[in-house]
Amino acid sequence: MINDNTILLIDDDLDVLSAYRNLLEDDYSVYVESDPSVVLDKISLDWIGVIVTDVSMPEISGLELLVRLQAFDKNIPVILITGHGDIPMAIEAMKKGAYHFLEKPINPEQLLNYIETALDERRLYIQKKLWQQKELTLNFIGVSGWAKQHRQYLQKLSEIELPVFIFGELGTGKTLSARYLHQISGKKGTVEFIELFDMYSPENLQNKLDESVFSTLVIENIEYLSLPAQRLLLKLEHSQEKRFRLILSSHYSPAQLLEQGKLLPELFYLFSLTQLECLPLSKRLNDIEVLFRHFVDLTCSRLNKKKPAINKNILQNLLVQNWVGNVNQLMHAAELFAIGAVILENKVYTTMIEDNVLSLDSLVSEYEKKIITEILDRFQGKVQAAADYLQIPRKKLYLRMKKYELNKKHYKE
Ligand SMILES: Nc1ncnc2c1ncn2[C@@H]1O[C@H](COP(=O)(O)OP(=O)(O)OP(=O)(O)O)[C@@H](O)[C@H]1O
Repeated sequence: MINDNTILLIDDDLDVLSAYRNLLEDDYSVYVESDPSVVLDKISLDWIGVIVTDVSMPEISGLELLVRLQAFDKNIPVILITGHGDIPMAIEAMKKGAYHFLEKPINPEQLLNYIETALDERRLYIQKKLWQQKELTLNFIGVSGWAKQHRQYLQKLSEIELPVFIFGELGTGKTLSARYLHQISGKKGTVEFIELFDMYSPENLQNKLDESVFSTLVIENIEYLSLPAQRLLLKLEHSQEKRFRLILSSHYSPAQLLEQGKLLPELFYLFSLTQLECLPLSKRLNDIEVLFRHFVDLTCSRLNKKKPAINKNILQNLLVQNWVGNVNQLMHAAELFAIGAVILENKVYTTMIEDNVLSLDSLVSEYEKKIITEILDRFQGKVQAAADYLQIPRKKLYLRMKKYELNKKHYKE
């Protein structure tokens, strides 16, 4: 692999290579290569450098090399040296993503200028990329294949302005994803969240847009955005004056919402290539342990407490739980564990809360009851709406309400 801050020169003519080297080596570290076929083996995705290549080479032309480099990393700066007067070739090179081209005989000063700006831009790009990776790995915890891929998607999407649709079950990280997509994009301005629980009219939306200034707008539970309000959103999205990036989120996928008539077909197509699914913990068991440890650590450092040991039995117990509230629920279990309320004893978590001995199952049930109570309260006792929100059949919700002795009448206004 070639070191960072290096200019990689490619030409099949050794005399030309040596002339370029003489020109550049006072200011830069220079690496010369006469065989274009080995170039990809010499650089990594985080390489900070510039490639200067001749176009006319016998085996692989500079243009072909450019195409291969672009497929590897679209951002690598490639400066092409074309024959004198070969304007069509130069135009084609720029279309294919060349950083710049120079005609022979080259103007040394111009080459040095191009190299300097290309190297600066590449350095900034890699620095930003590494910062994004660090931010995401530290804050969007997960070791599963999904988590890794999700972080990569977020990073890629942060480079462009396209609207994004994030969907997934309760507590799977939709809000966190939207927040980080905004944060790592490095955009000036704030992120505005609109969480919907009831039908939202175009007037409500217009008022909200008029009163706030933001660079990212996140609308959560898009199914409550009325179709006329969705039309307004679409109009804004296509308008020249659009000033924010739009992120929509829902417990339902865009395809489900389209089928239920809750999403305009035009919006569905708008998001067809930028949909991110947040998987429930049951589909990424690998993430449970790291998330649990993370939340225990956070709670202990917040409370300045000694970290309790997390042994194998505890971890096994975590894996067999039904995490209805996903990461949110896991976070609560970790917090309880961190404050010592939950102690493991032969595969059973016990707690001294109010002098009762509670198993982990009881804690999970408590949490489930808490979620259902909150949602019933939010929807004023409307069981169908609450069941839709929780994505469970109405009958199942009734059974749970019976189990926890919850009466819908108590939640009506
Ligand atoms: N991968 C993760 N790493 C660290 N924290 C996470 C992760 N996923 C979720 N969380 C945390 O779990 C909690 C729930 O996540 P979040 O609010 O993003 O979920 P959601 O899908 O938007 O939930 P809801 O459907 O209820 O709106 C938040 O406190 C969030 O910071």
